[in-house]
Amino acid sequence: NSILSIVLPAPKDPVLSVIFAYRDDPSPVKLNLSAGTYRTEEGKPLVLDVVRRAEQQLANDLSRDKEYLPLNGLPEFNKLSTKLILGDDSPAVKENRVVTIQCLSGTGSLRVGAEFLATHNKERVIFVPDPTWGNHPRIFALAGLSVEYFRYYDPKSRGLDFNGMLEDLGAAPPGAIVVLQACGHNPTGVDPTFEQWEQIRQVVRSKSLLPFFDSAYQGFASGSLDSDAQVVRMFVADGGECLIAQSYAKNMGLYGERIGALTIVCTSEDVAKKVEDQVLLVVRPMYLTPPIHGASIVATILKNSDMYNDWTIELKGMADRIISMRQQLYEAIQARGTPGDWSHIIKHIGMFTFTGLSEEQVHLIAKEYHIYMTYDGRISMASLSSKTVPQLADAIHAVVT
Ligand SMILES: Cc1ncc(COP(=O)(O)O)c(CN[C@@](C)(CC(=O)O)C(=O)O)c1O
Repeated sequence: NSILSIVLPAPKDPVLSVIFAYRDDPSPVKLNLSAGTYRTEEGKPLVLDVVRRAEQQLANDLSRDKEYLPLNGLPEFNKLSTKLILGDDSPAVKENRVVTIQCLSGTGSLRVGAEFLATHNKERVIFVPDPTWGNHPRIFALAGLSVEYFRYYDPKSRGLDFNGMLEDLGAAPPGAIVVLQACGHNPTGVDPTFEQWEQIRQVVRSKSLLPFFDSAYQGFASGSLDSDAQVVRMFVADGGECLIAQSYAKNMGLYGERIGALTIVCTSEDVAKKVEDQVLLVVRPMYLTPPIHGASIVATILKNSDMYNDWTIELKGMADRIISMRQQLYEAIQARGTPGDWSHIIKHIGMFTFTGLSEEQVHLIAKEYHIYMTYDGRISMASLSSKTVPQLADAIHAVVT
């Protein structure tokens, strides 16, 4: 009998299982609000104009080859990525205590960081928000860390359970790792205020916890690269350690290029050197060296001030469109007199919003209205357009009335 017949069913991933259900729905009006990828007003994926120009420039440069990159990736890309997240005048960078390794987008950065921590961090417990991105628990568990949750989302207020969060972080053992989503929290769309982040920082530092930032949406949440990096910079400014996973999937639309970076801020240059050597011991047997194309696109754009400016304009355009979808959906729900307070839709930030719909309401909307969202009631605002907002508002009205 075949060996493969022992394959166990995969655990239900809230994002993937919906994508398959949507794919199998024959309805001509079906609407997929589950995948966290940007869509234009016409419902199409977007390749940024500045990315097309960068690729053209690269294709015309006949001096380029396809040799292996160094284990830590394209040096220019690493330097520019560090600057993008930490800012132009970061003391940590000036003191050479920052390590940046090009990784396979945000997921790869998280996994490489987790494998490094599983070997070297004395505390193997990693706290993640409740709820958090569906892939986080498995990334960290498979790396050998033990995953625990801290309270984050309050279903009643559809906002942050701030006291619960502070209490749980305050009770974490010294040296524990804490995953903090830098902006545009997935799946809830709920971010702490800057004042709340300052209190979170104080607890993290006073309890000697190790922050691991997941920065998958820099610039994509507020429309400003600097504003969406404020939280990370607030922690780095206090001289403490942290890890940061960066992704260019959303803010540069490079989903399929798998381009991101793991940055580790250490307490000294000497520690940074040792940390870099140990991280590269993770990389070499995992995928040897990272892919060259995505890194070359990013470096081409970040090192040229005109292209960088063009990028910030297109990036703000994407963020603004998502914010206007929030406004339009909120107004459409108000216009229908749908019962309940729906102001969270315009208070939330980033790609996603937790609608607050129950799992059975989500299933009902899929069955009756052919509108697909993840079972936790998350919708990707980027998947909406002015044309489809009424369809969603009608469906929400029907299932909550
Ligand atoms: C918070 C967070 N971190 C990291 C990643 C990883 O992205 P990357 O590896 O492409 O850089 C995602 C993507 N989450 C998506 C957009 C994709 C998915 O889960 O399939 C989502 O729909 O939630 C994310 O939402």
